Amino acid sequence: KYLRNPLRQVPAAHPLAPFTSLWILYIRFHALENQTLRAAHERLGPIICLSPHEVSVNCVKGGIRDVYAGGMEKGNGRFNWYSFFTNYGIPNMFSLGGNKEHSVRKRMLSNVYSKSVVTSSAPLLAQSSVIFYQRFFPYLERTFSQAEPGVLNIYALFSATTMDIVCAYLFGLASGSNLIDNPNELDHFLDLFNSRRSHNFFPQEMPELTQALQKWFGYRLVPEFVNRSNEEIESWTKAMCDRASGLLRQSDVEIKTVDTPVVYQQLSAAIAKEVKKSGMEKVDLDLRIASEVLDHLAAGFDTSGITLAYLVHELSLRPDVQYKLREELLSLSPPMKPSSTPTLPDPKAVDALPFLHAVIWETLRLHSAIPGPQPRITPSSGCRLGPEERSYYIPGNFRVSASAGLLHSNEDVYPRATEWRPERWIEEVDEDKRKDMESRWFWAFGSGGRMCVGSHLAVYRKLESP
Ligand code: HEM
Repeated sequence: KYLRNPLRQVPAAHPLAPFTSLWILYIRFHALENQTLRAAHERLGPIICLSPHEVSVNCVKGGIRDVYAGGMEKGNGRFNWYSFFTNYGIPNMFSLGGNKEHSVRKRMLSNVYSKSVVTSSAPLLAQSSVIFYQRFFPYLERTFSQAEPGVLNIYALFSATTMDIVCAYLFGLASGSNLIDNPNELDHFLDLFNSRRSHNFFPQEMPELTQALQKWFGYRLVPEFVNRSNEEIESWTKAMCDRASGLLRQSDVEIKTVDTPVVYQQLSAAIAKEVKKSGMEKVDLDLRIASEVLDHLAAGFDTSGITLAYLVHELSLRPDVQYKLREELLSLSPPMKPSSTPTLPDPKAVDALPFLHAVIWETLRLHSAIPGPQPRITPSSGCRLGPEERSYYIPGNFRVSASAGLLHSNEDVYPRATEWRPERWIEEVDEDKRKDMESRWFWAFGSGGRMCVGSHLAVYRKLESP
């Protein structure tokens, strides 16, 4: 088998890699993947073999351009690493393996998350204004006006804020969450959400073994509490769906702008139409919708909360950057101060601030919230991967991935790549270099058809937050 496998030509990340998957499984089990891949790519170049059926790429041409923009699928009948993200036992846009069914779902949602809709949405502006002026700023004021302010958990506060904003856009303010004002609910939710993190390995890497052991021997590779946490998060989300749906059904009541469930409304109408058109029977419409929105709120709050926490950490180490950013933000109208008019400035004006843009982009680059591999499957006919001068034939149905954390460490594109230096985004560079930095190698939101649908919402919210 080894002699017949074309991967034996690809530089091996470890001497065992061309012979067995056990090495990479061991690395993943011990959560050493990102650092191991970084060291291996530095040593061996932009394409490396991780197992007899898997490679990692760290380049644009022959790498992310072919794999992600080239539309390689997330899964085939046998393997889909993303099916782990299924909710209520029903797939959603993120977890779907095939491109065909995925693009049907994406078409239903792209519009509400497009840049033009996000930056001109009256409900979103009204919702964010309430969340900042009636929840976020008062929370900070309450904390710092105490004689003994104690410790502010900025990660928890940003998680609450990003959750409240995503939920407001999904379900409307009245039907969404209010975690900023309910610290006990917030702590409980973060416990539920984060306690599951270290139990992903078996269901993602060995789903069949995980299921078989439980079914035939009653042995659980994933503790029971993970299931209970999932169920509780599902019930919490379903309750918000029910509130939004109840509001939409009240035909005699005019829905206030701030309470408009923008995403829920669009998605529920589109899914109902799809189900009717296809003649599907016995489909639980409500759970289909809930599975989709649960993915958005989880994907949206977690990644954005992490990014903002890193942003504040970096700002705390660079008072000069803090000062310059503050100056720029105070130039907005109305100024973003707790005491000013309780309306946020026009998102388009905020979007045009160059230094704020630089601070956010640099944080997304150095501290990508999803820094590790995003697996895809090679097309059944196989393909060539790796840079032109050193490309290799990779057979069909093999696993291939790239990682934002590694792409963003390229010293040719981002000199002094390990440093948080927002200045790099405003320094004069030639056009080709700028394209490299801003689009070709910048991968915080992925690329291609499965790129983050919420990137404009994420950036909009970060623009408002500092
Ligand atoms: C800093 C914030 C965010 C980062 C860094 C981020 C990053 C990413 C990345 C890298 C992917 C592609 C993953 C893959 O292909 O394996 C993705 C997909 C996705 N993200 Fe985000 N995301 C952010 C915010 C959001 C927000 C606010 C939403 C809310 C709606 C969201 C919803 C999604 C969804 C639904 C997908 C799946 C898209 C698809 O399969 O077509 N994300 N995100």
